Parts: sequence; C-alpha cells; structure tokens
Amino acid sequence: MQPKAGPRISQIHITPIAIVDPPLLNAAGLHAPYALRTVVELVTDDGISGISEIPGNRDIDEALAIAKDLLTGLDVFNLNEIRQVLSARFGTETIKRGETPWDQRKLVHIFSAIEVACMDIIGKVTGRPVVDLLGGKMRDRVPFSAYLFYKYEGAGGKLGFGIDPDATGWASARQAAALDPAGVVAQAKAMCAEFGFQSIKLKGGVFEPRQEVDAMFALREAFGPDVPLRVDPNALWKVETAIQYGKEMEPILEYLEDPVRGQENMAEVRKAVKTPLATNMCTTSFEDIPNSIRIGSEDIILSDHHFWGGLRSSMTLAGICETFGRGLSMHSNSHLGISLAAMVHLGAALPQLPYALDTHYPWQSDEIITQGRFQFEDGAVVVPSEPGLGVELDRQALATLHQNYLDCGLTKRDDEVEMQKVQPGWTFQSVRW
Ligand SMILES: O=C([O-])C(=O)C[C@H](O)[C@@H](O)C(=O)[O-]
Ligand SMILES: [Mg+2]
Repeated sequence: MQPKAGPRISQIHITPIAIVDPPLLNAAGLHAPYALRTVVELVTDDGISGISEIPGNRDIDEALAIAKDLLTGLDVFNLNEIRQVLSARFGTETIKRGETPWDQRKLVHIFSAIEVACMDIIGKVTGRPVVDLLGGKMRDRVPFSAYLFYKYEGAGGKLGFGIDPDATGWASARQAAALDPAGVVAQAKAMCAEFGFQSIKLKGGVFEPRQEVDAMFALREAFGPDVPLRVDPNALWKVETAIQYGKEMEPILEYLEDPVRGQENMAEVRKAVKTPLATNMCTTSFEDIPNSIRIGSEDIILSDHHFWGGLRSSMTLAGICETFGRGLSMHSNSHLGISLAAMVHLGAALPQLPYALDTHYPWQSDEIITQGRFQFEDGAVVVPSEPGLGVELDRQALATLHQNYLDCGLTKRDDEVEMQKVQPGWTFQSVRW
C-alpha cells in the first residue's frame, strides 16, 4: 500500500491579542493591564485548521510572518522537515533568553507555535487526541498548583487598578491587594476554595526575603503540612541569602525555585540546602543541560513547551531528565485555554508527574475557545479526549481580543516600565538581596 500524501500547510494566520491581566508583582516589576499572546492558526490545503498560542511579542510575530512563506506547502506530518526549515532560517539568531523570568528567543517560540498547530491538525486527521501523538496517556487528569502573587488592588484591563464591585467569588478575591503575609494567605484560601488546588506556589522576588519567608510560614500555618509549598524569587537572592533562608524553610518547602541567578550559584546553594531546587531560569534550553549535569545546578527542570520548542521537544527533555535523575515539572505565564490544552496533553503524556504544574490561568478571565473557560476539579484538569487539542477557536473572541491588542498599544512585555508608572525611578536589578 502506498502511503497517503499528508495535508499541506496552505494558510497561516497570526493574530496578536491582549488579555486582561491584574496588577501582579514580580521580580521584573509589574504586570501591565493586558498580557499579550499570539494565536496561530494553520489551515491545510484540504481545509483542516490547527491552532496554538504563544506569548505575545511583536518581534516574534514578525519572525512568524517570515516563517509563513517558508512553511507554505509543507506536509503537516513532516515536523522534522518543518523544524529543519525553521532552524535554517532562524537558527543563527543571537538573541538570548534574557534576565527576566520570561524568554525572548524567537526560534523556540516559532517552533512551538507551528508544531502545536500541526499536532492539532494531525490529531484531527487521525482522530486521536494530541496526548496519543506524544506516546499516550499516562493519567486522566493533570494536577496544577495554586500560583499566588503579591499584587496591588485592581482588576487589570480597562479597570486597571480599579475593581468591579459586582464581581463575586474568586472574581472578586482576584481583585484584592496582597502585599503582606496575611494578604497572601487570604489569596491562597480564595484560590484554593475556587479551584481545589492541593499545592501552592508563591511568586517571590518582590519584597525583601524576610517578608516572603514569613509569608511561606504563614501559608504553612494556614494549610498544614499536607499542602506542598514552593517559593520562586526569580533569581534575585544572593547565594548567602538563599542558603540562610533556604535552610530556614527546609522543614516546609516541597522545592525552592530559582533562589539565585546562574547555574554555578544554583549549584552552590544546592550543596548547602536539603530542599530540592527547581529552575525555569538557569537551565532553559538543551545547550544548558551538559553543564547542569556536570555541576548539579538543580533537581527539577520546569519545562515550558513555548520556550523549549514545542511538545515533542518537551518529551525529549523528559527523557533527558529521566536519564540524569532530574525531576520535570512545568512553568507558565499569563495564558488562555489553547496553551492550557497543550500543557494538559503534555502533562498527561509525561512518564512521571511528581509535582503539580504551574498555571496562571486563574488570573485570567478572558477566553478564546468555544467551550469557554476550562474547569478545574480538585486542582486538576481532565485531559481532553477529542481529536487534536480538543479545543476550537472562538472567532468572535479572537476579534475582540485582537481589538484589545490594537487599542492597548503594548508590543511586548515590559514589567519594568509598568512598575515605573507606579514607582517612578524603579529599576530591575538582576540580583537584589
Ligand atoms: O516561574 C516563573 O518564573 C514564572 O512564572 C515567570 C512569570 O513570568 C512570572 O514571573 C510572572 O507572570 O510574572
Ligand atoms: Mg520560576
């Protein structure tokens, strides 16, 4: 029997969108009232559509527009060829990941956008969910962790620092300020009550370490020893600070995420502190792995299919982690349901899943898929069983959120600029305490 010719890419639609994001504080500054995402839709010559979502950035969107011409006519099943074509065009980029908690590299984002949309199509053609294309489902539900942020009062979007007085439940709690340990505990209680999360992460690197460590002890006091806790100062601590507070938190932490900057500093802290160290900042690409293994910079890699070049690359990373005794979990950024669907398929396919994954999803209120917002049951999302990603693009919502993008005037994430609007003169420091 002759193999069938695969469907070929005939159209690529790239739509930047802006989604409402509350004033969340982090090491890089403050979230703008809108977070940017880019939605990519591939359409095949026989009219099948596949979608993906990546962090929004005008430079990356422009690179995607160049990729469009290179990819038209290629077989969606031939992901190796697609990768080769993209590597040949963008593989020499000199852009580095940068010092912020997010990633600036174009190639990994483009790979991710194209590969996920192709896998959505392949799933539709074969009648199988994406998790099956990644080797099959290891679990039916994928657990996520509560992701707490210090924040100013405010709802984001058009309301900015204002609030919607008619909001109820988590939609109301999400607007509250959280600027001290009591505020963090109140936020955690509201988020866990709504989503049923069974582990908790605090985004640190905002206040001096004593305050953030006190917040972790307050969470332990409020939730008891059965709820795993993590804190992520996004590499702002000095080695001695990380060792001091890392030791103090040994009895209460599941893992300590990126206390310090760089693999060497992480390795030094790891030798001194018993708690496992996790990273999405020092070992962030395949090129970083050899040194990570050589010097032992972390115990857990927080993968992110948007930054590691897609879902299949993330499976490769899982194999490397298994070989070298690293744990693997997942990092996130402000995102909608297309990204969440991809994260859930990947989470379901990973051979081991010892840690609940990160997600910013509770902080978002918009959605771009026809089924509406994903539901969490006891902190977990049920793996979609429909072909492909199992989500369909809501074209009306896409148009509205694209208009938000045009109106808001943002072209990339810049938390430093947003912070300066509130605290004039504030500057990002790569190591602060
Ligand atoms: O674990 C992390 O480093 C993140 O989740 C990075 C994000 O960019 C986070 O800092 C945020 O949303 O401000
Ligand atoms: Mg992190």
